[in-house]
Amino acid sequence: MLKSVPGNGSRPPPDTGAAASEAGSRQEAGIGPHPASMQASIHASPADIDVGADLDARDILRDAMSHFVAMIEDSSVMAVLSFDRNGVVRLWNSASAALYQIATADALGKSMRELLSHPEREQEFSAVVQQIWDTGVPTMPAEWQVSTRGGRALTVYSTMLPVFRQGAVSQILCMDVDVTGRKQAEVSALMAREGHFHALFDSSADAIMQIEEARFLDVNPAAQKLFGYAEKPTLVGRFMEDISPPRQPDGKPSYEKARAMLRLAQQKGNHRFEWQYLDSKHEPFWCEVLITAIPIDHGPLLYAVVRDISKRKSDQQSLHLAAQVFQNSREAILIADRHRRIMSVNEAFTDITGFRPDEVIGKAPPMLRTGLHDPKFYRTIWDQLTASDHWQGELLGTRKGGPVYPQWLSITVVRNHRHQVCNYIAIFSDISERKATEDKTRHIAEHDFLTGLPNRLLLLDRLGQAIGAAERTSGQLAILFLDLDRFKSINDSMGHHIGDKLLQVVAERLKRCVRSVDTVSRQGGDEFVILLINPGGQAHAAHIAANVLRSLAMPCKIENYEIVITTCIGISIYPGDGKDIDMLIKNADLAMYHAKQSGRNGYQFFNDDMNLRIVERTSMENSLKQALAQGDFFLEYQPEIDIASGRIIGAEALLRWRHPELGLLSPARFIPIADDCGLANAIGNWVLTTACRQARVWLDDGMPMVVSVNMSVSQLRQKDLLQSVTDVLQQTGLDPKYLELEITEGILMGTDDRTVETMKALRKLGIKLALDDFGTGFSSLSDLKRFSIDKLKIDKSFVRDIGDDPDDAAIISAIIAMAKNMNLKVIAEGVETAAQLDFLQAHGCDVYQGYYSSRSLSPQNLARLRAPIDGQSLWH
Ligand SMILES: Nc1nc2c(ncn2[C@@H]2O[C@@H]3COP(=O)(O)O[C@H]4[C@@H](O)[C@H](n5cnc6c(=O)[nH]c(N)nc65)O[C@@H]4COP(=O)(O)O[C@H]3[C@H]2O)c(=O)[nH]1
Repeated sequence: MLKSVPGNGSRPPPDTGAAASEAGSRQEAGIGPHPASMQASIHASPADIDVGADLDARDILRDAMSHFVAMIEDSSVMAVLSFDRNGVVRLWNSASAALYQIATADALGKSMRELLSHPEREQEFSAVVQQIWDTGVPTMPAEWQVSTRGGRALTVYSTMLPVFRQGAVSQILCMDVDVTGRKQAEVSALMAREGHFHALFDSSADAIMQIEEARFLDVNPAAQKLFGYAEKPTLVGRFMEDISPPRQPDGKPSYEKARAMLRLAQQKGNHRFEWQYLDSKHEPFWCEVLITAIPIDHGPLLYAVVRDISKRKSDQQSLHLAAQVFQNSREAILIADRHRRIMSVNEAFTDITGFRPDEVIGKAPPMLRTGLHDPKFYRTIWDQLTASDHWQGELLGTRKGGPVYPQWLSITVVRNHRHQVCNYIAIFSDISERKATEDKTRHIAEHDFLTGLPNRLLLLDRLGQAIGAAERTSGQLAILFLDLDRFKSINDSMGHHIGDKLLQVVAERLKRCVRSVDTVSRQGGDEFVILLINPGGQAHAAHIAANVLRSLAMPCKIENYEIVITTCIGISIYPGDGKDIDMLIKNADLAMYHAKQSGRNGYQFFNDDMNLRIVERTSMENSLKQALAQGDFFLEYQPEIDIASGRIIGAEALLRWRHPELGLLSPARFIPIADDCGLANAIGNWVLTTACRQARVWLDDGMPMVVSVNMSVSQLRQKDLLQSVTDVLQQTGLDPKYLELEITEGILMGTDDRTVETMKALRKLGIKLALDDFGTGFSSLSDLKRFSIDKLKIDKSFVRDIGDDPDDAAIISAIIAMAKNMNLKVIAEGVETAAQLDFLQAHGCDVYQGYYSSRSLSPQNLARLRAPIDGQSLWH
C-alpha cells in the first residue's frame, strides 16, 4: 500500500498497495501524461530500481519515486485517490478519507460508484473517465458536485491523470481539492472582476478574441484593428480558418490545424503557436497566438491573444537569409570579436584556407598574421579601419600548411549603439586564378608576340622607373636604339617567315649582350631598344654597342639561307642627352639615323649637332617645295660607255639642286627627304620630263642616246606611274626605246604585284628597266625574271675593291656570267681606273660609267663630248 511508504530516502517495500503492486513486476509504470509526451515525469516504479546497469541513476529514480508517494500520503490538503478499469478504488490517501469521511481501509477495494456520485452530471463524469481510459490524455481540471456515500454534498476541484503500466492506462489517479467553502465567494468575486475584465478586454493593445466552440464569440477593438475590420460583427461568429489562408505555410489545411490548436489549448490549459492570418484585404500576415482555456462551468472558454509578428518574421527571414549567405557564400567570411579573435567562419573559409573552424576559432585571423608583408602594411590596415571602419585591398594569405596565395580582402568594423567596436567582418576570396590571368594578360600586353621581348609599353614603363631611380641615386642610363640594316629586303625576298625567325635570332643575341637588370625591347618592325641601367659611362655603353654589332654580324642559318644581318645603333645617355623618356628615345633614334647615314653596322652617340642636322632637314623640306617652284633643280648626265666600242651609248640623268645657302647638293642628301615628305613624285616627274626632253633634243641633234632616269621608292609605287610615264613620252615626243628607268635593288624587293604589272607594261611600251646597285640586295634570279629587268648595274662598292678584294672580283665575275646566261646587259658603275675597266672588259661586262670616263656633265658638255667622236671609240 502506498500509505506504508516510509519518509525521505528510505527504500519502499516491494508491494506498496494496489497501484504499486501491479508495478512490482519490474515493468515500467508512469503517473501523469503519456510517457512519450512527458519525459520529465517519473516513468519508473520503485521496483525498476533493482535492475539496470547505472547505479547512480537508479538511486536518483528511487528517491524521486519515494518522495512522490510520500507527498501523496502526507498531503493533508489534496485528496488523492485512484481506481482501476473496473472502478475499484486502489488508492485512498488520508486527505481523501478526511474529505469524503470514508476511511482508507473502508474505501480500498470498493467501487467508486458506491463511494461517490456526481449529481446530475454522472453521465458527463463517466464520459470524462472513459476519455482518459481511451486516450491516455489527462483532462482539464474541473469542478464537480460530489455526493458521498454518507450523503455529504461537496464541490471539489478535481484533476484526473492516467497511470500507465506497460504503455497502457492501468488506473486513473484523482487529485481533489475541496472548494465547497470558497465556491460562493469566488462566484461573487468573479462577477466583480467581470467588469474589470471587460475594461481590460476593450482597452488592451493586444488583439483578444474570445472563442467558443471554435467560433469567435467576441473580439476586442485591437483585434478589429489588427484584422482591418471596422465592424465587430464581421469577425464575430466566424471561425479561425475563415480569416486564414486555406493552408498554413507548413502546408497543413488551416481548418484542421486550427482545430488541433484549439484542442491543444483545451488539453494543456494554454497553447502558444504561430499562425498566418488574412487581413480584411486578404493580405497574409504572421501572428503569434496564445490561446488560454478558462474553465467556466461545464465547458472551457478560450481566449486568444493575437500579436502581429510580421516584423519579427521578416527579421527572422533576413537572419535566415544572412545565415544562408554566410554559409553558402563562395567568398570566405570570418567574424571576429573586438579583440580580433575569430568567432565564426563559413565553409568557404575552410575551402580556401584549409583551416577547420575549430582550428581558428578564438585565434587571430590567419591572413592578418604578420610576416608575409611589412608590419607597416598591417598597421596601415588597422589605421584605416580605425579611421573609416572599412578597408579593402589585396594581400597575401597563408593556407594551412604554409602555402601563400593572393587574396582580395575587405574588412568592415561593426560598432554598437555606443559606437564601440564589437565585431570585425572580413570577407575574402582567393584571387590566385585571377592574378594568373591578369599576369598572363599583362605579359601579353607588355611583350612582343614574336620575340617575347618587352614591347614599347613595358620599355616606357621600365624607363620611367629607371629614370626615377637614377634621379634619386644620381645614376646613369643608356638607351641604345637599333634598326636592322636591309631587313626589309630580307623580309621581302626570303619571305616573312624567314624575317620573323631572323628577328627571333636577333632578340636572343641581343639578350645575351646585356645584364639581367637591363631591358631589351622590340619596338616593332626591325627596331629594337636596349635600356642599360647604370652603364658605367659612355665607354661601357660603347662596349655593349660594339658587342651587339659583333654578335648580330655573325652569320645565322635560317632554313636554307645563311644570313648576315647588321645594324646601326644610336645611343643617348641619361641625364646628359635628355631627362625624360621622350627626349632620350628621340635622341637615340636621331643618333641611329646618323649612324645609318654614316654607313651600315656602326653606332653613334647622340650629340647636339645631330639636332642641328634635324633642324636642317626640316628647313630642307621647306626649301625643296620652293626649289621645285622656283626651278632650282637641274640635271647633269653621266655618260654610259659601251666597253667593246668605247662609244657613249647613253647617259644617266643625275639630279642636282643648287641650294640658295648650302650650295650644290647631291641627290643622296635630299631624295630621301623628298620621299619622306611627299615631294618625290613631283620631283621625279620633273626629272623624267626634263630627261626625256633632253634625249629628244639629242636625238633631233643626231646624237641618239638612251637616257637613264632614277626612280625613287614613292615614284615606283605611284598608282598612275604607267600613265604619267606615257604622258611624258607623249609630251616630249620621245621614242620609248630611248628611255631607261633605274630601280635600286633595295626598292625592288619591297614591290607588290601591282608594281610588277606596271613594270611589265612599261617594258611592253619599249622602255628599258635597269636594276641599280645590284649585289647589295638579295634578289634572286627568279626576281629578275619577275620584274622584267633588261640590265644589271653592278654597284660601285664592288667595282671599287676589284683590285683589293678577291671576293668582290669573284662577285662581279659571277654577276656578269649570270647576266649573260639570262640575256641581260651588264653595266658597271663607279669605274675610276683603267685596271677596273680592264677587269670588267676581261669578264665580259657590256657597259660602264664612272669618273674614269667622265663625271656627270651638263647636257651641252655631254653633247660636246660625244659629237666629235661620234661613231668612234673614245676610251679604248
Ligand atoms: N665614287 C664615285 N662615284 C661616282 C662615280 N661615277 C659616278 N658616281 C656617282 O655615283 C652615283 C651614281 O648614281 P646612283 O648609283 O644611281 O646613285 C644615285 C641615285 O640613286 C640618286 N639619284 C640621282 N639622281 C636621282 C634622281 O633624279 N631621282 C632619284 N630618285 N634618285 C636620284 O642619288 C644617288 C647619288 O647620286 P650622285 O650623288 O649624283 O652620285 C652618282 C654619281 O655622281 C665614280 O667613278 N666614283
